[in-house]
Amino acid sequence: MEIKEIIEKIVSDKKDVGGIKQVYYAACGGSYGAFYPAKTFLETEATEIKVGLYNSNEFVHNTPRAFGENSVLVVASHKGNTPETVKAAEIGKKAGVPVIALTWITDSPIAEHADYVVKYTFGEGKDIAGEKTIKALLTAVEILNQTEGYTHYDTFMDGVAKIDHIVKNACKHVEKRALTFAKNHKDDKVIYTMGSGAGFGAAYMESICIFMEMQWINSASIHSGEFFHGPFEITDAEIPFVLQISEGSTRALDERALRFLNRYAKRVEILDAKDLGLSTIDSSVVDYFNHSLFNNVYPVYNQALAIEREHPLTTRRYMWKVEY
Ligand SMILES: O=P(O)(O)OC[C@H]1O[C@](O)(CO)[C@@H](O)[C@@H]1O
Repeated sequence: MEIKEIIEKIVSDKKDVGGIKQVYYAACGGSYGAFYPAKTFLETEATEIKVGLYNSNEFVHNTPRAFGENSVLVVASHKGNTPETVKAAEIGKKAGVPVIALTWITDSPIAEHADYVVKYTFGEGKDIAGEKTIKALLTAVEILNQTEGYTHYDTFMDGVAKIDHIVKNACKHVEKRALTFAKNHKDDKVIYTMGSGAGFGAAYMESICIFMEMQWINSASIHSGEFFHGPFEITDAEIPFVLQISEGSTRALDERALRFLNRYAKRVEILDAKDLGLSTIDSSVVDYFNHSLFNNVYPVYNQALAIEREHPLTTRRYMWKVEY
């Protein structure tokens, strides 16, 4: 079933009990980050519907009180077997809440606790419009459009149609820069990421899943607005930052951070969504596509960094190896 049809079914099922009032997203790590645009979309665009984004285990142990007959639960797990996310889905299913599971492996434990299983694209040459991030966004967009209505629905779909081409061009565009970045940062003990708005999840993922998990480099993702409320005190000529400059409403926050870094830092890698071609998407919806752009440009850097550091992205010492 397409996401549009899934939501039509849920909306129809909930007609007699007051409709959809809350949408909850629960996942871990990279899948959690991929939900960031969907969460931001509903926070920004919806006037009635409430949205929550949860780490799966927090959802399990601190389930929101509003979770019930007017809720929808969307979970995501790449391999469909992360225990905390499977448990979150199970809680949803047991509560009679419709559970939509986004996964790459449809024949996996999470499918047992989902009412609707959605497979997304992944891997070399994937269609960016079919990725987890966009599928998650579509759950949010369809829910809003089919309940409160969404004025920019057609414009949003035009963005979906454009994103694959934009991202693939952007990846080519950064190839040389990524090699230079890898050479310049191969011995760094810390690299910070920075961003804002609906694209912040990409900075979060790069920090926790790549620099920390896959390269064992210390990192934190700093919100560009929050930078001036503590983190900027660590700035000097040696400390490296990767700064996402979004297209859309929060660009001013990122540009402010850049102005500061241009004065006091020396090692700043700038990922500017405008420079990377995102502006061909209409300004009314462009915010929600920053994540897909940044999150797919980062791997060009990550591959180069892993090769330069001779530390394959698949290396782990604890994950999936010890009990945790
Ligand atoms: O539930 P998923 O999406 O399979 O995630 C499992 C793991 O994959 C990562 O997202 C990346 O390795 C981790 O952060 C997470 O623990």
